[in-house]
Amino acid sequence: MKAAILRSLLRKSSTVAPSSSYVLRRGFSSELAPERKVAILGAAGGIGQPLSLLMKLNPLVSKLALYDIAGTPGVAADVSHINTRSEVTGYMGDDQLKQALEGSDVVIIPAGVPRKPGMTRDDLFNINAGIVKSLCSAIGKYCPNALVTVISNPVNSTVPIAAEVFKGLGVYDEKKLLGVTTLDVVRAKTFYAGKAKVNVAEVNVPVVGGHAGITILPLFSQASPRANLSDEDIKALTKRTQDGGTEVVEAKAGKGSATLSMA
Ligand SMILES: NC(=O)c1ccc[n+]([C@@H]2O[C@H](COP(=O)([O-])OP(=O)(O)OC[C@H]3O[C@@H](n4cnc5c(N)ncnc54)[C@H](O)[C@@H]3O)[C@@H](O)[C@H]2O)c1
Ligand SMILES: O=C(O)C[C@H](O)C(=O)O
Repeated sequence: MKAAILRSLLRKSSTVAPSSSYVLRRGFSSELAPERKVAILGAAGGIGQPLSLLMKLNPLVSKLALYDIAGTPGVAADVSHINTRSEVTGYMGDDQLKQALEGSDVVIIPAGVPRKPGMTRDDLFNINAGIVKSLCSAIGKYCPNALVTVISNPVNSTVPIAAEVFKGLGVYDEKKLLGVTTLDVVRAKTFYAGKAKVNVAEVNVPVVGGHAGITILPLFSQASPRANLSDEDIKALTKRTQDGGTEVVEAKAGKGSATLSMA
């Protein structure tokens, strides 16, 4: 997940005055920093580890709960040595999930199985739907007001599953449940900048739709700065953005999917 997006989400859920937020953003002081607990479920995985690092570097986080079914003590020990203000705790296994979640303001879910070459994201459904369902049942019970972001694929299905779980528990808030698809925007910007030969730092490309194949819709006609690209160029850029995940899965040759561009 892009750190900037999470920073903005954390800021939105913050109760500090705008002037205090500004002070925080500039990192001049931590005295006015809000108390915010973030829980990462699947923290020891390929995405979970760099994500834990980013959250530890985020000055808006005061407590960081790292949960996984295996490997969290090591990740928590490692991340906890970073000299930022948040207090890091590792939790492992079902019986520690309640503690990991209680008091959380934001829950990020990268728990689940990644693709191997030749698979589609939908092929992950049988395993990951069950994981997301059980984690969301616990979220609905132990931190029903948290903002929940789902990374586990297929995002097009895991988000509706999460919504149904929360509806069943009577805690659904459409403004507090998000599927993480920032990677499509990141890819669209990078590929557009390369083709249009413009500074990537200045590029903006809106992407709408979902997070699988043709449901990913980069709107290159709305991209800025404007470039004189042919219809063929736009088609090729669209296809490369839609197939970006597969490009990484194939390049990693069985060792998982995107974990770094992701962060
Ligand atoms: N939305 C996106 O943009 C995006 C990008 C990349 C990957 N993904 C998806 O994210 C998921 C994770 O990818 P990864 O590369 O980190 O995989 P990974 O296998 O490296 O890590 C997954 C972690 O989840 C943990 N886990 C499994 N079941 C769990 C449970 N019930 N509770 C808590 N933790 C559990 C595993 O122990 C492991 O540490 C995959 O489904 C992948 O397809 C999504
Ligand atoms: O493609 C995948 O399986 C992982 C992720 O959704 C991605 O877009 O890289």
